[in-house]
Amino acid sequence: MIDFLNVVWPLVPRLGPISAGPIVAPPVALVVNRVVTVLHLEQLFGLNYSTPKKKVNCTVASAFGNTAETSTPVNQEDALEWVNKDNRRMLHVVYRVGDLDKTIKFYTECLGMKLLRKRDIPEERYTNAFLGYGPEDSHFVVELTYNYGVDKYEIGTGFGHFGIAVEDVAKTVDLIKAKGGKVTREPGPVKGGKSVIAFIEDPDGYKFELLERGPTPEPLCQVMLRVGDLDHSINFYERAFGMELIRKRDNPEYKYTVAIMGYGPEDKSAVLELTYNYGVKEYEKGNAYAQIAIGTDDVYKTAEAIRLYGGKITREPGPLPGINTKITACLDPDGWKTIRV
Ligand SMILES: C[C@@H](O)C(=O)SC[C@H](NC(=O)CC[C@H](N)C(=O)O)C(=O)NCC(=O)O
Repeated sequence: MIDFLNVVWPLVPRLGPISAGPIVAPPVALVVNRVVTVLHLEQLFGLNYSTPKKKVNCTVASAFGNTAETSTPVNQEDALEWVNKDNRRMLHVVYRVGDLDKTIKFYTECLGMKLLRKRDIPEERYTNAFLGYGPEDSHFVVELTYNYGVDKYEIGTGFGHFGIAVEDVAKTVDLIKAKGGKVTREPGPVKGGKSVIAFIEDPDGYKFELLERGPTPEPLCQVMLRVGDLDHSINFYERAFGMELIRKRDNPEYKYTVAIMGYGPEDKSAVLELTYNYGVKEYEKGNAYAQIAIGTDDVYKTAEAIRLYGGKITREPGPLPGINTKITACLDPDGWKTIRV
């Protein structure tokens, strides 16, 4: 079974690591967390890679609820080697919605997704719905969280959009309009480029970019997040997460640079699109978007690698009560959260 890491975010200490239950820490907590994380990263990235081997004690789960202490040699070289051979994949992206049925209707009717499963956790007062274009064991999917009684969230300025690859953007937009969907950017070539795109908004205001591409096994193809220091983020996702920098594109005319990062080619697997807008160092995170979950073979080694490369672990690795999986959670340099499962 694959374990996972939610690249989650910091501010929501009460959140369950996979789902995104009740919210919200005050904005000041976010700022403090982010500053601490960035400082920590800078110190660690400054380390010489030939630092002497260090023994790190890891708690390894032999079975759920049954843990054993082992000692694993870990230094940055070992960690990088481990990260690069780990079996990683973007599993799902988690965010909160105010009306689950309305969102499910929109995603199935307008975006052509399938409802894969629903799970209600009444003792925690939330329900999850998983939707996507194929089964969860082979596709990147969305995990919606509905918190009982909460019908509105702030998306903030840091979250960008989800990308959906379609063969004909104009036709898709017509269909979405016919179903009453909101189109915020009409189909046409991207500013400063040739790819045909359009933007639509779901019932909670999450933006979806439609990207015109040939047939693909993974139509849910991007999560775009804005970052304050692109090279720093690229380093982090390469080293701590074992992602590859697939491409980097500067668009000086429109004053932004994007880095596409992931575990496989962007026409076949979902990627993280990191956007740096010239001169913008910080964004509001709101309380709507939660985290990306990434699959790993070993949450304990993964957590150590993240620590070695300056990531902040917000949930120590271990079994998740009630759900047959182990997780760890961490923050990236901008305070975006990830979970390893
Ligand atoms: C094809 C692929 O590279 C894109 O679609 S990029 C889309 C483009 N992104 C940005 O402009 C990012 C910077 C922006 N300031 C932000 O923070 O979102 C985009 O959204 N273009 C809009 C358009 O109308 O072409």
